[in-house]
Amino acid sequence: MKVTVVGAGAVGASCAEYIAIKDFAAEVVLLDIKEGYAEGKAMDLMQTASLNGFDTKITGVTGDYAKTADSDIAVITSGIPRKPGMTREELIGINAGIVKEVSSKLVEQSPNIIIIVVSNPMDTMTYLVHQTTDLPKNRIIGMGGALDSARFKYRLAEAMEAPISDIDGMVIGGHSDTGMVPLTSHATRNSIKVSEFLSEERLQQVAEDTKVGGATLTKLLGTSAWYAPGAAVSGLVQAIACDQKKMFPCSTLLEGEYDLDDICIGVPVILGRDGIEKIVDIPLSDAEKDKMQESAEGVKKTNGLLQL
Ligand SMILES: NC(=O)c1ccc[n+]([C@@H]2O[C@H](COP(=O)([O-])OP(=O)(O)OC[C@H]3O[C@@H](n4cnc5c(N)ncnc54)[C@H](O)[C@@H]3O)[C@@H](O)[C@H]2O)c1
Repeated sequence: MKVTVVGAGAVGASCAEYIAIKDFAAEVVLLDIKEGYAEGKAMDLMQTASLNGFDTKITGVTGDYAKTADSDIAVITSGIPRKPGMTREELIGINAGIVKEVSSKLVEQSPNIIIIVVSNPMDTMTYLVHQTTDLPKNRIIGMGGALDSARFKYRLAEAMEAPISDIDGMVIGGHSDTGMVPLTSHATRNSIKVSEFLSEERLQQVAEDTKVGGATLTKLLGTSAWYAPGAAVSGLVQAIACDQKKMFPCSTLLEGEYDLDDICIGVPVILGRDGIEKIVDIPLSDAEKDKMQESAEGVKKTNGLLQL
């Protein structure tokens, strides 16, 4: 299994590190445009191999796509992150050009690749990869919901003073401060609905804190977060590489599912060796359906800014 990670910045390097530590991939290629940067990150990571006990071989390259040839999976993290006070949507001007160029070059070298899009605004960038490449829809996956769900579980555990391992929950919808739809009605603590433990008001607070989870960290860090994003991506890569058939909320092209069409947005999917092997239709309350439609309107508005 060969995995390419484009962008050796905060998220790309964290993602490569988690993939290596989990030790399921033979090879990770880190690619960046900054001269020597990916090579440096790769060497530093390889010097953790004996300490962390992994055999994954990580190499770094500057802009040399030939070295990515025959990759099974690529993760696109190249592009600028937001600064405090910015929305993800404001990144579109610069990131669209980067994602377009990177996805074409990846497919040239690896025509059967599975692409995981991380660069923001992620749902729109995922849609752009569909417009740019001829890859089938199951091979283009946007990562946002897996991270947002981890943040949701963190906030639920905090509110209930419970260990995170007790909590299950999912966030669907657009990967934006206003577009996320945390499924509070489905979230559980050891199969008991969280509404049994938390007031409606506290649950709403959890949902709001989840939606601005990225912005909260950006304010604290001065740039967007990387540990949880990297871990979330590595979870998707592992599910595909190891054919785990795990369910994650991912941004995928919808063609009628959830009453939505011609849009990439987060819904639960099954991930296995073929990428997105199934879109899972889950029952939503009327309020959740309305929020999903509203979220989709926001994503479509951002898609409208693409100069295709
Ligand atoms: N989807 C998510 O859940 C999620 C979470 C966190 C961050 N992000 C997004 O991921 C992206 C990366 O964030 P980061 O914090 O790692 O940023 P960063 O600035 O640390 O790293 C980005 C890297 O991309 C490289 N790059 C730029 N143009 C390139 C090109 N054409 N080819 C190859 N490499 C190129 C830069 O040199 C840099 O090293 C941002 O757009 C951010 O908003 C998404």
